[in-house]
Amino acid sequence: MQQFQASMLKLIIETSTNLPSDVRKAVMKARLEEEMGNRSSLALDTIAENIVMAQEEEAPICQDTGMPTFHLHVPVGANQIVMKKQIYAAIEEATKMGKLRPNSVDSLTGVNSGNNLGPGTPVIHFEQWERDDIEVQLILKGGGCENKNIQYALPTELDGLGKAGRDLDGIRKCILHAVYQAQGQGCSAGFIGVGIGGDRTSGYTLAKDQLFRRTDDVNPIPELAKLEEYVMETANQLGVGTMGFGGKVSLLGCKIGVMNRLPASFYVSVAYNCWAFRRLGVVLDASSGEIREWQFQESVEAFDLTKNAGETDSDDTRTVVLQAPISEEQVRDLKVGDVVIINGEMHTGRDAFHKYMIEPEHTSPVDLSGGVIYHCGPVMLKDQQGEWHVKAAGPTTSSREEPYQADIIKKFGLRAVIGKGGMGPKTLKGLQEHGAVYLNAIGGAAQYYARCVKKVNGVDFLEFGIPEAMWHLQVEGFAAIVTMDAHGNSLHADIDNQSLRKLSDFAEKVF
Ligand SMILES: O=C(O)C[C@H](O)C(=O)O
Ligand code: SF4
Repeated sequence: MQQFQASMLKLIIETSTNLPSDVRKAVMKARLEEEMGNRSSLALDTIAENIVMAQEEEAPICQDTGMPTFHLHVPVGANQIVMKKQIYAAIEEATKMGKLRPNSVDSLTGVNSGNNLGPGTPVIHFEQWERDDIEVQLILKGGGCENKNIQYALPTELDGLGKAGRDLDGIRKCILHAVYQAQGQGCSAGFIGVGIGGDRTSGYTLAKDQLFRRTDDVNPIPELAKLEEYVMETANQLGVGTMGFGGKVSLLGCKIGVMNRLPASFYVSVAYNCWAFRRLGVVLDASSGEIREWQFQESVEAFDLTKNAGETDSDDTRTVVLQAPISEEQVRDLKVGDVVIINGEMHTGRDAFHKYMIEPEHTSPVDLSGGVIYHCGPVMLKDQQGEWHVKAAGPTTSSREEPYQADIIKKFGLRAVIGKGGMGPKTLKGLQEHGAVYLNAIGGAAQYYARCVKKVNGVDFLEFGIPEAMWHLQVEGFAAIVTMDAHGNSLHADIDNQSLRKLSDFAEKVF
């Protein structure tokens, strides 16, 4: 097994940087179906460009390289202890190379282990089989879409859909509700794996196992095949759209599995995966550990990046170029729907930053008045001269900062907050009161945005770990859409309301 570790490194790098062919096909199909030139369609163009860039540069598709989860099938007698150690070594190496972000954080102290190793990281499942080769499948599922997983205990009452009973129709309602509640926060359009039955743990495991199915397979259980088809058709009428911008495509795949349950429990568990659905597999020679075959990676036609090029939204889309720091007047002039191009310096700040800064005695190491805060935890590498470089830098889910954001805007005089998925009423009120805007960047487009960073001007709070540190980034041509303005308008609230109304159209019994 001399080659095993090297094969695992290849698998990790390929999974982080090269999207599987069935996922690419689903994104391509979405581009064809979405209305030309609307916001979702433009976001899909950026996503397609990002997928191509990541592959060409062998760089992470998204900066959140997720929880590495390995599923191994091994012949009887294979040494699992050695394999585990070699997977750990490959994970550490891939992290050093900037193919994985250091993503393993001590839950009590908040300390990042720095190498993606620690209690519970990575996740490795072994199973024996009768074959004499080894199969390793890997999924890198990010934290933002993981937060949108949801588990229902039937019977229950659901927003828009009413009572969901202990039957196939109740299951149907839960799945539609799962897509609705994710909105754009898990970087829609997503893929869902559904587990019916089991207990709370095995139900979620079954849901996640469905994500290893090919998106174009047909469920062997006829009722579930029908349900999968129904969900694909119906969920795409909810109007959530790419990144929650509204549109025709809200779901790219739905796979459902079933297992027995206890008489008292009836769970429907839904694992939500963003469009950056990174999962690949390899079949290895059991004596050498060499790769014999790749899974989920047939050749597919290349993305046509010229499609829609130059198209804009309807006539009233404005593009506004802003140089940071930004004035209150410039910000108050912006409206939901405007495209903003930012030049100048922005500062990353996410969970640890907001929690720290909210304390009255804590001040910012740099002047933030008129400033731009970017909810982003990048992948960074230091070169031999000690200079930092951005390897991937897309937005993170902003709603986690909802308890802090308005106060942070006020405290530091911020004028713009960039993130994804939108924020709530407290922030919306804060934008209005203090004169600031919320800008939505395209989630997962980590290469696209990394390209806009011309220089890393510095870093503070590196002790928070690489993703949580405050990076000072010099950007050029950083594009984002105003989705919450200083006049009380929120595209996110509008799309949520509209999709909830649409959801209620599907309350009638179907199965
Ligand atoms: O942690 C991140 O960088 C992003 C996260 O996956 C998210 O979707 O919020
Ligand atoms: S930022 Fe979006 S694309 Fe990236 S892992 Fe999170 S949910 Fe997925």
